[in-house]
Amino acid sequence: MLSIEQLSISRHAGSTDFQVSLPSLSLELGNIVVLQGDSGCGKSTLLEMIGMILKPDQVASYRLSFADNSIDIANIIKHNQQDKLAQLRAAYFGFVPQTGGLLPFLTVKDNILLPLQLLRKRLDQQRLQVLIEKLGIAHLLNKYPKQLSIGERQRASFIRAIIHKPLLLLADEPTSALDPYNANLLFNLIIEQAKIDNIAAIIVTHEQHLVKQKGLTVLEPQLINKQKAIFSLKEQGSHND
Ligand SMILES: Nc1ncnc2c1ncn2[C@@H]1O[C@H](COP(=O)(O)OP(=O)(O)OP(=O)(O)O)[C@@H](O)[C@H]1O
Repeated sequence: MLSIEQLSISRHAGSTDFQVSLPSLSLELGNIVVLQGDSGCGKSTLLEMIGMILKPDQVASYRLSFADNSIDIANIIKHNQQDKLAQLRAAYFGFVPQTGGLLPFLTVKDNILLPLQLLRKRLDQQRLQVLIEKLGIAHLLNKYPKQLSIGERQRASFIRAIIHKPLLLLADEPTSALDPYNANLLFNLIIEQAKIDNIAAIIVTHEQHLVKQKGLTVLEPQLINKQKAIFSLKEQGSHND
């Protein structure tokens, strides 16, 4: 389970500051929450803060609990233990960045296998095969990222993000470059795979229709004076559309 209390950061844009905060979030492994909101409201900032890519100004509590373990991430952040944070990210987190984030000098297959190599974990060949087939990228495995469309890179990037069965998947608009058919396919697969592998997932998405169709929990910001975004769970039934 992921549990966070009072996580916040201030971003400095010229002479003004923009604060992004998350008062409270609890997310069970296998469950999904989506981040929605207007452009510039702080979705990527929040995701990067949760992913320990951006250092928060404040964090009262941040824990990742699984089996008999409970990792006090807030404590590691507060003590600025970068090595430990890097180890945690590699072992327990999976990222799908907005543009795919594949390494240009590795083939698609080597990109996908990289997390396992870094962790010295064995590849589950059958699982890889299933994922590759589901996402239709078998013919791209020996190509380099620059030979792929952005949408193809996003699909490969998703497999790379979950190949090591992380506890938490963080995806920043993973379907933004896909046509409706493939967006639907990838979105469904993310939800399905999170359940199968017991991964908690936080997904930034503008796919309102799919979010509604799947009845997913939404985290959205309340904007205060265009200077502060406070993210909280949207109450069921408060859809405007
Ligand atoms: N590197 C940065 N340094 C300073 N301010 C930044 C930086 N990146 C983003 N910001 C500011 O932080 C705020 C939130 O940006 P963020 O990228 O998190 O929004 P977003 O909701 O993900 O937007 P989009 O949907 O357009 O991707 C914006 O006001 C932006 O100008």
